[in-house]
Amino acid sequence: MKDFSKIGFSSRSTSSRADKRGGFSDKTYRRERDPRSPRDNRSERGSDRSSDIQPVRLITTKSGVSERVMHEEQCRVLEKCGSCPTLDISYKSQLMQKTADLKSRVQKAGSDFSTVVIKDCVESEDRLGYRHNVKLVVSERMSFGGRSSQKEGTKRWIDLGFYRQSLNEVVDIGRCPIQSNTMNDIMGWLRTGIRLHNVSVYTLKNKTGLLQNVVIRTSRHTRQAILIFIVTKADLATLRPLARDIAEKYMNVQGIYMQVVTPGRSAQNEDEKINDNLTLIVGQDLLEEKFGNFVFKFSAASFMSINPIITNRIYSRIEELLELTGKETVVDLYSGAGGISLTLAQSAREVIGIDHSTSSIKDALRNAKINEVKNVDFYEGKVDEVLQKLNAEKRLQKADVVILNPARSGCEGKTIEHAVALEPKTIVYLSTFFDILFRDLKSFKKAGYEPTIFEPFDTAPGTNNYEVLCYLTKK
Ligand SMILES: C[S@@+](CC[C@H](N)C(=O)[O-])C[C@H]1O[C@@H](n2cnc3c(N)ncnc32)[C@H](O)[C@@H]1O
Repeated sequence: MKDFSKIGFSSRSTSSRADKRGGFSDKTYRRERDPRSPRDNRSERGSDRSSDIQPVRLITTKSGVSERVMHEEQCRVLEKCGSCPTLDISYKSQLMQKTADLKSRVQKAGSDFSTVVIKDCVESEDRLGYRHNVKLVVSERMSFGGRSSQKEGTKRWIDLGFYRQSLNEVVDIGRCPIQSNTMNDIMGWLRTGIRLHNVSVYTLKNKTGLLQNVVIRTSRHTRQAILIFIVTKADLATLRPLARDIAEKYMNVQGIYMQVVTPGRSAQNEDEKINDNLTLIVGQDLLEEKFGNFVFKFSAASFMSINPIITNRIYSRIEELLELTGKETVVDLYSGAGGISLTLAQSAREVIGIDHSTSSIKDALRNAKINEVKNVDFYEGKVDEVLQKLNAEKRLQKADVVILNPARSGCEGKTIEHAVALEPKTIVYLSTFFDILFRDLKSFKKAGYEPTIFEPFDTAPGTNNYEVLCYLTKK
């Protein structure tokens, strides 16, 4: 048994409010994991989702029972947070809305896409508890007096959530129903830990302080977690005791990192190479996830999708659409840790992946090795530069299929030109950034590639976000 009394968090420090917001109390916080308890048994089986929570009620309107399904029991800040505008409508309606949204965007994008077949939005098997990757804003509040704090006087509360511009405040998301249970548990512990270890918080008001954001990445398959403290300066003396406490109490936390960014500036932008300035505070790198039959290991700095179950579905759908025969050369641009590359390598002759992130390429090579996939090669660098180099070196002059899954800024430089020069028969473009997607697809169309199918995938139930898989063929 761990002796929690010797660790920095004391029983005095938790409160009924923390209980409501963070979902832990003295009891749960101090409790050793009991493999016999039903909740823990569920964890042992790897269930890390809240999807088993049933909608609590239907609203009866004058015109009959409406299909609004209230999740207020599960989310106390639904309106205030504003991140999940459709969480309280039926899932069927959410999917219909996303399909309609794509149709309207395609129509607005112009006549280039008038012949495209738009499929219905593919559902996510996990409707709640699907988010496994989040960047939270850290904030603080003081409460003075009042019934609960009469004895203690002033009390400092830590909020973990999202900044809401209309309120000019950070809304604490409590136990968020769309997040994995692992993530919610860790957040509860973080709120208390930050307070007890007196870690100062950088806020828009005070413009001083250390901690700005916390990134939490969790695995659906293993429930492992990696945390990144985004801070204004490299103050390991302050962060190490907090990190040690969290890692000691939450066995699933694999590693905790520090990333220094300019105060007030956003970090962890997927367009940026973030691997150069991550410092490991405690633990080790690598989170294990599963896609189909493959085991994937992700390090803290490589790209990881937020919803692993729908990601797996997207990979399978790409494989299905391509109908590979085992003779093809496939080029996977913006390949991340190799999810698409490894999936397609099963039925292609060879796959070449390119990504500019050192960590992603390292992970992709490791993932190929772990899964004994031998017909893949990964190259590190900017896509347009690497394509040009591989062509000049005669390593890659023709390809049968090109896959593109770029970050927010889409295809940069001469990427489209180089991709077209490979003369692929088929191009698959996957994106959530619609303006840039349509911009790039118009360039492909000019170069002779006709978009034929758009298929939306519900990557984020309850929100307005979804991803589109676009299938293009040579005219
Ligand atoms: C949406 S993720 C791709 C994820 C990947 N296809 C998967 O399934 O996991 C975008 C990737 O593009 C990479 N990236 C962004 N800009 C790049 C560039 N100019 N050249 C190469 N890679 C880039 C990022 O490092 C990131 O891994």
